[in-house]
Amino acid sequence: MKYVIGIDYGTESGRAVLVDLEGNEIADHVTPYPHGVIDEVLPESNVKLEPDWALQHPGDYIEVLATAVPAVLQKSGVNPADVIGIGIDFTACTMLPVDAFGEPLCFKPDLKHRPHSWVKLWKHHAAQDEANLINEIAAERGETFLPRYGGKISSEWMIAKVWQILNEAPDIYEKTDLFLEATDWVVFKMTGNIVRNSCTAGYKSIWHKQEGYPSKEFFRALDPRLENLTETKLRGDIVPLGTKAGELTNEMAAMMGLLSGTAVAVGNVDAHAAVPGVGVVEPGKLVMAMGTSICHMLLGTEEKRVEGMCGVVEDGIIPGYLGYEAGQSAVGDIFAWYVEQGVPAYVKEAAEKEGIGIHEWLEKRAAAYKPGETGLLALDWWNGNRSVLVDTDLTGLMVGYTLLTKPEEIYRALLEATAFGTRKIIDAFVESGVKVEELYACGGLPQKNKLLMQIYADVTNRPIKVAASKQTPAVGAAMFAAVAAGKENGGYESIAEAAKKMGKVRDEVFKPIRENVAIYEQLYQEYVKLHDYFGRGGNNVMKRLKSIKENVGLKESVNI
Ligand SMILES: Nc1ncnc2c1ncn2[C@@H]1O[C@H](COP(=O)(O)OP(=O)(O)O)[C@@H](O)[C@H]1O
Ligand SMILES: O=C(CO)[C@H](O)[C@H](O)COP(=O)(O)O
Repeated sequence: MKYVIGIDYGTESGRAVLVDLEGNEIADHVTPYPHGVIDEVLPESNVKLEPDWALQHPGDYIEVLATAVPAVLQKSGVNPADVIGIGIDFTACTMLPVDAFGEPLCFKPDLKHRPHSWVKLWKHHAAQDEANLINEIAAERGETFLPRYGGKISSEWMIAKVWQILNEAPDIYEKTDLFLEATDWVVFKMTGNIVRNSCTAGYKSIWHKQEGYPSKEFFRALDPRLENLTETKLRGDIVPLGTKAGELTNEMAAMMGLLSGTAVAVGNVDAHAAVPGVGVVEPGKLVMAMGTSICHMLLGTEEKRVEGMCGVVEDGIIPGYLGYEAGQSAVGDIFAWYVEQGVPAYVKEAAEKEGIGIHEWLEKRAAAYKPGETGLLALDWWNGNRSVLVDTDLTGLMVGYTLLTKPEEIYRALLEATAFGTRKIIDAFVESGVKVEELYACGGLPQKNKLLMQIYADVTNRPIKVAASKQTPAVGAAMFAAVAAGKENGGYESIAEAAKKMGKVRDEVFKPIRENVAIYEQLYQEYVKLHDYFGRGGNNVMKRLKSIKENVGLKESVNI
């Protein structure tokens, strides 16, 4: 028997699975990141961060390799010699500046108190000014790449983040030898090879299989100092998913408890790895990676223009297809916010008394309501809007409160708001000619909240299949590891073959309930009105409030 290991680097933790080549999970292990998401102060130096910042500690990623891999080996009792490959997937664009030896700049004693030397997590939203300018200039110049990204480049992505570093900490920019996606950096740590993967390059760094990066003229128009960015600090080979990046070095193999020489696949993105993870290798099946955020992944046969999509990349998910990505930048995070910041003490006490979590308590009570019965309607923009508006300056909203409104009603309205956000994305695909017939859900949320899944089925009026694994992206990453290992070593020829053999969904399907669908259709039309009014310039109150807040002096002097 041969095995592969996949590691999913999420927002809060790294999750490893050891699977056999039939996709059976033999062992898994979750390693929380010791430093978590760094969004208030830097470790050690305690330097305060500005609003909208979100950083990570690169050492935490290595900690996952050192902890989770030995743990799955030990739990499974599998002989390391039978592990033929390892693959990882990551949140993205999660990027970091490294020196000529590939060492993160934040590891340097003289730079560790500088926020810009750290890993910028995908949800670092402080490069919005740069993103706005990128969009303005690209639109003025009629850049052909813009429609491939739904008309807007996000502040979450590589170029905006790099430009923010250049603007706010030019010396850090100068000291950077390469800006790397964290997924490519971890692969480099495992193999000693710097190999960029086509998925993050395509979706997050405006790279195109035929056209490459945007032109020097475009970068010069942004800022003359960026003119040579792609051939200097973004240089390096960009290779397709499933390619073998190299083999585990002696040092890393010893640390991870594997054999040196074990095949390592090039890096991947979490949501993208989840697609083969649920066995999807054809168009019409929208895969939702549902966790703190949602990524919506879809395959197509033609390059269509879809409003606000995150991107369409040839071979970006499964070779041979156009891979579409859209997303919502907060979903579970909104529910977490409410549970942590919004529920009254009596809810916490009641949940504790019943011996269940607050989410579960709220879900149980919220499930007793019919659609429309709460009288509430919310916009799901607690962390901005990723698709279809692509605007991180938008904020949350709820209408319909009365003196009788209960916490479980608010919770239900928040679940519904995120479902409406997904419906808006599906509508955008369908209206642009990209078909969406059924939904596949993976990630933490489908395992945790059945009410949420039923609401999604009702709001979208489509059946939802749920991944068999709790760690679907990790299983997908393991499939790419099997491809990187190659058939000759017991792996697979292609990801399609691996997905066919290893991808699994549960028997349970969430089917739309006709009466609910009808009421949600009405509520969705109201959602669309609010969405367009607050999101398309009818009333820019959210932006005005944000700017008043900034001007009022929350911005204490920080050491960037
Ligand atoms: N019972 C629940 N219902 C809804 N959301 C939940 C529940 N339990 C946890 N969550 C949310 O799930 C999110 C974590 O999702 P998960 O997929 O495990 O992680 P990640 O997004 O980091 O991959 C958190 O935002 C948390 O608030
Ligand atoms: O933008 C992404 C993928 O393209 C991020 O990786 C994603 O939104 C973060 O995922 P999660 O909420 O599951 O940690």
